[in-house]
Amino acid sequence: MFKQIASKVHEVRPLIHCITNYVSANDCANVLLACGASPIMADDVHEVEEITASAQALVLNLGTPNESKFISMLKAGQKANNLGIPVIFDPVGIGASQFRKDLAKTLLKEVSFSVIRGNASEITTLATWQNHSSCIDTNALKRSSYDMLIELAKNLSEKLGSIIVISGEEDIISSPHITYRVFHGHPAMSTITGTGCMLTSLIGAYCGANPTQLLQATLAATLAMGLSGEQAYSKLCQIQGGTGSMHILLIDAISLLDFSKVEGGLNYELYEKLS
Ligand SMILES: Nc1ncnc2c1ncn2[C@@H]1O[C@H](COP(=O)(O)OP(=O)(O)OP(=O)(O)O)[C@@H](O)[C@H]1O
Ligand SMILES: Cc1ncsc1CCO
Ligand SMILES: [Mg+2]
Repeated sequence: MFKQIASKVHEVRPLIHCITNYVSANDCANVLLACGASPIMADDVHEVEEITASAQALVLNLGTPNESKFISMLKAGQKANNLGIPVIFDPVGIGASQFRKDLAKTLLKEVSFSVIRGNASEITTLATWQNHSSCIDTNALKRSSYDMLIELAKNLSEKLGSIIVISGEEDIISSPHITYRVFHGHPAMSTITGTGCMLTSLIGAYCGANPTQLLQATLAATLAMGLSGEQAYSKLCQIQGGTGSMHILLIDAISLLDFSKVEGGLNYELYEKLS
């Protein structure tokens, strides 16, 4: 199934419209090319609706926000919603400033997102804006922190009607009723900037090419990123490289990934609550 979802990206070559940050924009464009998609970065208000209308997915990334980029995000997001194009949101650093919080709150109100991907701190910040009692299960607080994050992702997904991805050492992918845990990736992935943004773009590509299977596409993209991180790190060790090489090897691995040739199999599971 994951092989099929990944192959579909190469077949469809979906155009992915990214309104994103200037730190990792180039990496995201290269990741999109590497997985078989076609990137277009565009954020001027005069063209975003037209570009979104011709795209198969829209990725909104809050990494380096400003007022005019925000207006563009709103317009593009609403256009995508009207046309039924999946919209993926990366709330980069929303805990860092009141400005980012205000932008994210407005986006969540005005745009409906197919997928929201962030690290644990970003998604926890989003969750605290929702109704506390229904978002954070007090029993979950007594269990491990990952169990707690899973409950939080599930509840947030139900509230917002979006698939929630929490990335990190373990990745959590949750719809309101189905939650997966992915155990791939490597700590070396966080020694380079923008791996989260790259994962969000990859999710955009997989969803754009597989719009009727958004949860499976999001799971496949998360697995693809984790596996690529592992493969990049194993090559990095062979060449005794540093973080610059890790950066390049990660993009190489995404372009070379073949789900049918994954040694050792896929390490993920459907989460089932024990209590
Ligand atoms: N300790 C780790 N072990 C395994 N994989 C990891 C680890 N840390 C990050 N990853 C992987 O790195 C990718 C990015 O996740 P991360 O949570 O670091 O994003 P982020 O914080 O948004 O990054 P950035 O802000 O740099 O874009 C994911 O594929 C995740 O699985
Ligand atoms: C370092 C950085 N600053 C704003 S966006 C970004 C890339 C990681 O999200
Ligand atoms: Mg991030």
